[in-house]
Amino acid sequence: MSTDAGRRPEAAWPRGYGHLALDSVTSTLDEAARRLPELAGPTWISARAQTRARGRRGRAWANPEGNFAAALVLPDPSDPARAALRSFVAALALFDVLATLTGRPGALALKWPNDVLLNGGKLAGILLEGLLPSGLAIGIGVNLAKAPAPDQVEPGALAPVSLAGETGLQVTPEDFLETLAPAYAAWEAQFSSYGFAPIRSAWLARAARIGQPITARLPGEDITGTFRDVDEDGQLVLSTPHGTRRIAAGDIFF
Ligand SMILES: O=C(O)CCCC[C@@H]1SC[C@@H]2NC(=O)N[C@@H]21
Repeated sequence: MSTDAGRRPEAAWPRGYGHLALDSVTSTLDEAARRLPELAGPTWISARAQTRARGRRGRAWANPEGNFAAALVLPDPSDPARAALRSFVAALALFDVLATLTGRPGALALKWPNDVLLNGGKLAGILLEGLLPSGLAIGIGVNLAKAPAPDQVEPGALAPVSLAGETGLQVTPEDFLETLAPAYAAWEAQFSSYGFAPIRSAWLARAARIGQPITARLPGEDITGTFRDVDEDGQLVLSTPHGTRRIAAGDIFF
């Protein structure tokens, strides 16, 4: 941390996790796929710059200097069918780190499926990719220093915000990872030991717009309803005038 404000108590690097710190790459997710055969266990791949970072649903992800960009590679995740639920695990770890840094958990919220909001704007995004022959990469981008211009996001999407812009905190990507890695490992231990149930409850306790009307945009269909729940498979549960809808993938608009 380059200021005392927002300093997090030192947390040790988690046992069993590796770290590759790279300079400029196309995408840390590309590096995850390329380097999988040489990785012996869970490994964070961080990069100072990404020239072709990607976001969800084929969108580009702006990665200005000073922002956090990393992919956590899990070479052999347990229960591959439920591996994607780790997007909720990663979101909780991000929430914890940002709550401690800012001292303002009430200003943070989690947006289904896996965005982190600060003061109602998008601060961080998560993109999961499966790796062949077997593995999972959890790509995480956090606007620590700069937010992309609002015209770089799709119409109707939440405005991007940065940690520095909203709070004045100057946190380097290196220091951010030092706190994120143990936070992730702690939630991962919960997930491995007890399954999705504790993750789901913790996520719901931090969810944006629960009990309120939201719109889910699916290919060819917009569904508006009241945000009721996230089910045991991580699906969004909406109650609509036509009954309950469970949504596995889509974009949410408030
Ligand atoms: O669309 C989203 O909200 C997900 C954004 C994910 C961005 C991160 S930055 C690190 C990793 N590498 C990428 O190319 N994308 C993810």
